[in-house]
Amino acid sequence: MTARDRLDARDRLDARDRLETIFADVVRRNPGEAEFHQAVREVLDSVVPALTRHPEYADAKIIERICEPERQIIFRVPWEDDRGEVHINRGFRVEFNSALGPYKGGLRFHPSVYLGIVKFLGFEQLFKNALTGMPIGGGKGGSDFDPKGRSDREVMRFCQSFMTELYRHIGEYTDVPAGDIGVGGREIGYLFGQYKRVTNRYESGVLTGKGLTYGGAQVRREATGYGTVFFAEEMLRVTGDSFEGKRVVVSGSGNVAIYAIEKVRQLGGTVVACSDSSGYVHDDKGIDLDLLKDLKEVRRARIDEYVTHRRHASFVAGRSVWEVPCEVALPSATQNEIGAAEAAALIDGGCTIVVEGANMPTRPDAVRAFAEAGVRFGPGKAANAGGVAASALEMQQNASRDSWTFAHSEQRLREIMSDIHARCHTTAEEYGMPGNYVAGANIDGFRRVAEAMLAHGLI
Ligand SMILES: NC(=O)C1=CN([C@@H]2O[C@H](COP(=O)(O)OP(=O)(O)OC[C@H]3O[C@@H](n4cnc5c(N)ncnc54)[C@H](OP(=O)(O)O)[C@@H]3O)[C@@H](O)[C@H]2O)C=CC1
Ligand SMILES: O=C(O)CCC(=O)C(=O)O
Repeated sequence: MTARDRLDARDRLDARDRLETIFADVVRRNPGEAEFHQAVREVLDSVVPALTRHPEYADAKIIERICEPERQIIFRVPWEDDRGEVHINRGFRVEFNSALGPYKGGLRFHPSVYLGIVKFLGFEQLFKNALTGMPIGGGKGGSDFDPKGRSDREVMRFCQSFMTELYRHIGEYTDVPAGDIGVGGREIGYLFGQYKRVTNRYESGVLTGKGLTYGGAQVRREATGYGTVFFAEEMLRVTGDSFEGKRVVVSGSGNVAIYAIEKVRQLGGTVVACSDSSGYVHDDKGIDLDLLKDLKEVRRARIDEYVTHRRHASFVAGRSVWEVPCEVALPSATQNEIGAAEAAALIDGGCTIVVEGANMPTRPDAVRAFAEAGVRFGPGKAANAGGVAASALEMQQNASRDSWTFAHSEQRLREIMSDIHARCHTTAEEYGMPGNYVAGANIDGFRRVAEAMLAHGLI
């Protein structure tokens, strides 16, 4: 060990001690927010080498500032159902960090939503957005409203009430929400309509994921799923491999899952299973995408209906889709869906690569199990960045009153995903951890935010 190595090792120990103190403080200041703690822990564990090389980050307390959202907004959302009964939900917007641009990130409508989920998503979003190389900061929002089983008019009334409060906090140059779980094109339409009404402004760039008839962009709907598969394709390419002939399992059957399945099929793979929160369908001939789109995008049906149209397929209630053997796994439903047991099932089933379409779907123990088993792992904040990148392209088109073709937009998305992959790959090598995409993504995203924060002074 050289003197320089010894110095580095000591600096790393110092940095680790400092990070333990910072993490303990995050837990104390954000009690009970387990998902947020988990997301912070992962980033802190990764950035030790960057802190060692950049003592100026510690002097400016960059980590401490990054872990504290710039603004947290919580509000009441009263609305009336079709029978005239009044309901009260809670709305959130966490404006995490605007060092790189206006806050940018989706809205989630799901009964599990509380401040800790919104904070974890906002924190992830910050580094993800940095990785795109585009001028967007990090934010996230949502509500504990459950759109499942609600009529269109109920969803409309909820969205109108939600926006009647949210509108005063957002704007093209301030904070630009989009969709996430439970918020798709229908909800964005209602939210945009209400924003226009209460502000008396046609501000196209205030929301992304809009319909193509009123300022939406080609490929935004497909972007997260397609982007995840492009990222996986790049990972496969590094080892001279491709999707051709691969058996693939995708969890979920929402926006991200559907378009991941579409792109896998276009690249020669076969998706043999997908799921929703009731269970999974296994179709050895390959998931019938037209049927899935009709069930989920048009009729908002449950996944078990799939097997009434495809008799050879099976529906398995209440079990994990990860028990279906595959070579490639694309978790695209929700956070923490792969724990140690699911990871063991994937490894036993011959899986060699896991790429996250969802945000933080893999628990830390599962990430460790994959590393030990030699399963390659693409973290969501890099792999699913295609959605927010396409949102930034939508903002760009809105600002220039332009509208690009599908082919051009998809080509831009492919280039962006390829750049993100290269950045993660190169950064991991630069820091002596080749193949570690978690480290590569966290360090590169962190450095970009840290440099901008240093440049802005103490704010
Ligand atoms: N939409 C986007 O552009 C982006 C989304 N993401 C992430 O991708 C993931 C999926 O989002 P998206 O496809 O947009 O959402 P959707 O609402 O369109 O679909 C979500 C899917 O996941 C399933 N799901 C949700 N929660 C659970 C749960 N607790 N247990 C089991 N299944 C569940 C849903 O099943 P059910 O209908 O039964 O609830 C549904 O099939 C999320 O982690 C999101 O944060 C990341 C980047 C961008
Ligand atoms: O398109 C966006 O602004 C945000 C997408 C999103 O919520 C995410 O990347 O998790």
